[in-house]
Amino acid sequence: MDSAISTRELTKIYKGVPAVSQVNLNIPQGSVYGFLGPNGAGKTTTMKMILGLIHPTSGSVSVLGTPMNQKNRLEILRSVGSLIEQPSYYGNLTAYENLDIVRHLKNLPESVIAEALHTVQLDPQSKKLVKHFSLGMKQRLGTAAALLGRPRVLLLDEPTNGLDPAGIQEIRELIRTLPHAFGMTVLVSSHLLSEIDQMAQYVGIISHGSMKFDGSLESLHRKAHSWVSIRTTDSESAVNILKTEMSDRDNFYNVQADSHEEGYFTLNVLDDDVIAHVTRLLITQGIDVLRVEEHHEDLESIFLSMTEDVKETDGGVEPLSKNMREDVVR
Ligand SMILES: Nc1ncnc2c1ncn2[C@@H]1O[C@H](COP(=O)(O)OP(=O)(O)OP(=O)(O)O)[C@@H](O)[C@H]1O
Repeated sequence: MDSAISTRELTKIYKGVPAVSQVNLNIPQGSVYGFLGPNGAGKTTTMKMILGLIHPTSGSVSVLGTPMNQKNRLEILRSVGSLIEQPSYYGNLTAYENLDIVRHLKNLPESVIAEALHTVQLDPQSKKLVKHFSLGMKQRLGTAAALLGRPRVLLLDEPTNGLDPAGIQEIRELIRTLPHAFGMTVLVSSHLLSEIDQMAQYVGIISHGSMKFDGSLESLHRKAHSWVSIRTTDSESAVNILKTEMSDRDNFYNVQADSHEEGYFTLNVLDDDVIAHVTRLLITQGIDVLRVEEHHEDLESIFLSMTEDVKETDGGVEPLSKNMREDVVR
């Protein structure tokens, strides 16, 4: 699939400190791409470079297949709508009047205002002064401004920031419908994986300015680690028996006493035939199997392990991101 936005080795260094470091993004056309990272990870800086609002220290940006430069920047950005950081507005003007200013700047016909207001469901409040708007309404007005004239590409920087649960749900629903309704590609940043999980097909995870993952949401889900924990009448003997009997597969299934729950041991397998084999082995050796519990790592843990610098393990503290990085680039 062609990329709506791609970046190559995009880098921004502030006073010798990299805010964004060699970021390669590939955002497929017609998709919602969730750009995830903790506070200060480099999301806004990357989006500003894509919009040409700040100069990259090095690297390049292509939008809809065209490499962007100083000369063609404004022309390319006609196809791009954006909401970066807090939306700016004139409090003493109505929602309609605010959008009228933006559409003039974008040289668009007046008809685009009604459509944008309708899309974000602000039409009933179109004549209200913006200074009387709630935060959620202001955020929707900012989104409407970004949507004016149906740009082919939309960049939204944490659009649900500060909204209540109902407002979050509305914006999320809106974003999800944009590719189908208007053929748009949406790059949306967030620091919440659960939020991105509900609206994006692709995900980029950035931490300390570097990409830790770039791929489909499905492939991120596939990374989730699964295992079973088994409670028996004698977990120590159970582990010894399995380590002997299954010695050739021991490393693969990683049989070990559960460090969190006494009486349990864990193995990294979910296959029915292996579980059946394990329980048979133990019962024939006089150890009763009391419980078999299935576990799946949730996405939030994967995100945390990718964005944390180090992870506590049984064997001490080990760097994690290096392993994850091998899976990064599509
Ligand atoms: N103009 C600037 N001068 C110096 N450092 C900056 C500047 N802008 C951003 N930074 C630094 O670059 C890093 C990335 O910031 P950025 O705003 O891109 O992160 P972010 O992922 O968008 O975070 P947040 O979720 O908090 O908005 C931070 O360490 C920030 O302090």
